Amino acid sequence: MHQPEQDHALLLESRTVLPTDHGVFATCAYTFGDVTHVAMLMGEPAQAEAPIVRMHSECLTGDTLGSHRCDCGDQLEAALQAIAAEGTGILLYLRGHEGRGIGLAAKLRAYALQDQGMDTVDANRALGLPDDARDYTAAAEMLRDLGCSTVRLLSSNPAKAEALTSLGITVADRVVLPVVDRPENSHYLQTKRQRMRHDPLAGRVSVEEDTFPVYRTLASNSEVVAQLAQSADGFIAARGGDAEFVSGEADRTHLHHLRAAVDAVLVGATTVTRDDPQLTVRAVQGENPVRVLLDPRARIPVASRVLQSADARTLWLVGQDTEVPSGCGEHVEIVRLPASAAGSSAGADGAAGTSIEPAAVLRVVREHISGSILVEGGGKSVSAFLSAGLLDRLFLTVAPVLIGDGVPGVRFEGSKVMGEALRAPFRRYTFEEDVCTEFVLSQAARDHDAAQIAGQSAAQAVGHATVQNTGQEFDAR
Ligand SMILES: Nc1nc2c(ncn2[C@@H]2O[C@H](COP(=O)(O)OP(=O)(O)OP(=O)(O)O)[C@@H](O)[C@H]2O)c(=O)[nH]1
Ligand SMILES: [Zn+2]
Repeated sequence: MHQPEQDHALLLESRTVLPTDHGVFATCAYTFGDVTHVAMLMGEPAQAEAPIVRMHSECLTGDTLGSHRCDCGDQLEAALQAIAAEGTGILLYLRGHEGRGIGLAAKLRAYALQDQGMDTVDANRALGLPDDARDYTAAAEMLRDLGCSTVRLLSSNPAKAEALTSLGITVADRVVLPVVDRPENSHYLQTKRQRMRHDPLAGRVSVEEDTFPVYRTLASNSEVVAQLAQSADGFIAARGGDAEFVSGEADRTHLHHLRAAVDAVLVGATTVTRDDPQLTVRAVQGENPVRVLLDPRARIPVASRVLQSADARTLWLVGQDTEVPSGCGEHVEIVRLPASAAGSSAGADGAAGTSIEPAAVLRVVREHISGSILVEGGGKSVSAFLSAGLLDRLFLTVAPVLIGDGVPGVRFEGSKVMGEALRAPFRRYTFEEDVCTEFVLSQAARDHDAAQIAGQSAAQAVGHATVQNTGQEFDAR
């Protein structure tokens, strides 16, 4: 399939420029055989040792019509952004690659079969067509013509790198663009990962632990995010309250990364009372966030670590008229919640029967804290902020354990029908045995992600590594 087609010669038709949302690209039209392709260049890729190159397969539905059935449109955007951020690179827009080379009509027929339940591979086969019929000869010829015989390829498909290599182009590295799975394309992307050797998402897609993009995004913006680790059946602790541990060490390291990235962590009184957490950063490098304890009835025992150890500034959010016991450390600031903050039973965790409007809590916290805030637990507090629509992101880890009954994780008044269930773009991280889903809930968070991708070099945006443990022993809480 990838044998050079000797009977075709590459013809440079024209050189011009395209001003785009991502800057001005020098643009060449090349004809190879009877197909005309486009090369968009920024900087002087021929001078670079291994410029970043995106070989983008034409996709009318995804690139032009904005369909979310595939990730092509998002990949195209992310690639142009990465090239613009690096200042040097090439995007080859490969025509004739529509539908992995089977053409538009056949792809749409394959879509119709997928509507009936087939996956993307079986649909092609049912039509008597190959899984992937793309030929990269023209792409290799264009790269040679542009003086780039060594490249860093922007793709999550190893077959593309192998094809280029077999055509005499050196692929110094293959880097994966941090494109978010969408509910509409997650099954398609999952199939590509399982059946077409595409890289698994996120957990493996990110780079060094300290450059994991979302941590930088949180550190440089002002978001309200939540994290929770629950069992596969949705509990954060056993019936007696024992929570050590639901998720594994890698997930707990991720939690410490989150703490290091944000300015404040907020927890409900029940969690503090039950677990006696420290809420500090210990598994990774980083500063301790401000601790915010949501405790309208001042039930947290004064002997709690958060009220005794001065590792971090601590705000103790108590009710307007609640009596506060003496004996806590000098690092603790008592902050009164307005009487109007008392909410319905759907509110955030105070104590059984006491609840607080999350929005009112947030207003009070914002008087003291700028920057990102992590709602770290428990299930009631996270659920209350989620259902109040106050979260920009939710990191929900599911551990392969069944507790049967216990302290509930995410619970909120749901929808009657699946069509109204809460869906959002998401990323998935594999933390050893656990799977974490990051729901990117707000438009602000999506804008921050886009700015993050645009603002960092492609080399940082991409790569292959897990969020790793530092190797130190640590007490996770
Ligand atoms: N036959 C078929 N083609 C599809 C389908 N969905 C998207 N495509 C086409 O797939 C091509 C893109 O290939 P992908 O497998 O999505 O991605 P890739 O280019 O191999 O890998 P990346 O470089 O990581 O984007 C485009 O030409 C799309 O038109 C589908 O369900 N069936
Ligand atoms: Zn597509």
